[in-house]
Amino acid sequence: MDKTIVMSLGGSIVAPDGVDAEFLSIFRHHITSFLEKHDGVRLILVVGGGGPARRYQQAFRTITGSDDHALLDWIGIAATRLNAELLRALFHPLCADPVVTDPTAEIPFTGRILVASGWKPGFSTDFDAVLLAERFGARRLLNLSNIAMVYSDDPRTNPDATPLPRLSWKEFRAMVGDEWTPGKNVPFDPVAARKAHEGGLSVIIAAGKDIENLSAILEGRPFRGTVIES
Ligand SMILES: Nc1ncnc2c1ncn2[C@@H]1O[C@H](COP(=O)(O)OP(=O)(O)OP(=O)(O)O)[C@@H](O)[C@H]1O
Ligand SMILES: O=c1ccn([C@@H]2O[C@H](COP(=O)(O)O)[C@@H](O)[C@H]2O)c(=O)[nH]1
Repeated sequence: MDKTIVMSLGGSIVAPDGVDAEFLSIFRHHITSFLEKHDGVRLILVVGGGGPARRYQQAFRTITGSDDHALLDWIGIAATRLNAELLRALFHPLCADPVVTDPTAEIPFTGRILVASGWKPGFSTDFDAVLLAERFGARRLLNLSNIAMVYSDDPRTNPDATPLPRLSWKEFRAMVGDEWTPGKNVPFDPVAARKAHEGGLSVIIAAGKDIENLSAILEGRPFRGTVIES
């Protein structure tokens, strides 16, 4: 079992619209008992912005007619910070350190859980999760979102899209491209994908709300999801 588990927790499951308190309550219970059973395992949770990030970004676009990426990204980052503070408080006292807002800075990790938010413009929290995985020596990253797998196309707009259980980074990056746009909805952000590819990281994309499946991933049993690796 990995000693440090890094999870990119999609804002789409934490705060799809308002906060999903029911999911967070189940997630908190599950993660707490997992850590109780597995001494020495630490968890890094990097949380996204979800519905509020998109809504505030859209309000800025509507009011100003501007598509200023840096301004839009800072709005999104503020939403990730609010979600991160909620998670940090929910996991108190297991999470003893402040929310990580810069994954390249000095990072104290004295508890069992570390919570991170967005950092700076140019990418999503997926990228911050890749930086933290590299920083803490994790060879794989678990990306929990509102989709069970990566599909051949966006399943929300194409009902004929087929699930893809395994992808190389080359194949995945051909699907999502290289360009970042604030609030982009993709299974894993293109800038993060490039960094993960370069670093030889393996990423599992799975449904965050399927707690049984999450247990299977954490405990090394067969699971439903997409594995992306070199
Ligand atoms: N090929 C694809 N396979 C699966 N999902 C896709 C694909 N292309 C686009 N998507 C979309 O990506 C969405 C997941 O990304 P989204 O950014 O909404 O989630 P998140 O990372 O969990 O949330 P947040 O970005 O708020 O942290 C899915 O709901 C789906 O509509
Ligand atoms: O390091 C970061 C992290 C996030 N952003 C911006 O915030 C939103 C919401 O984050 P998600 O991970 O997509 O939920 C994102 O779309 C970016 O606009 C950022 O700029 N830098």
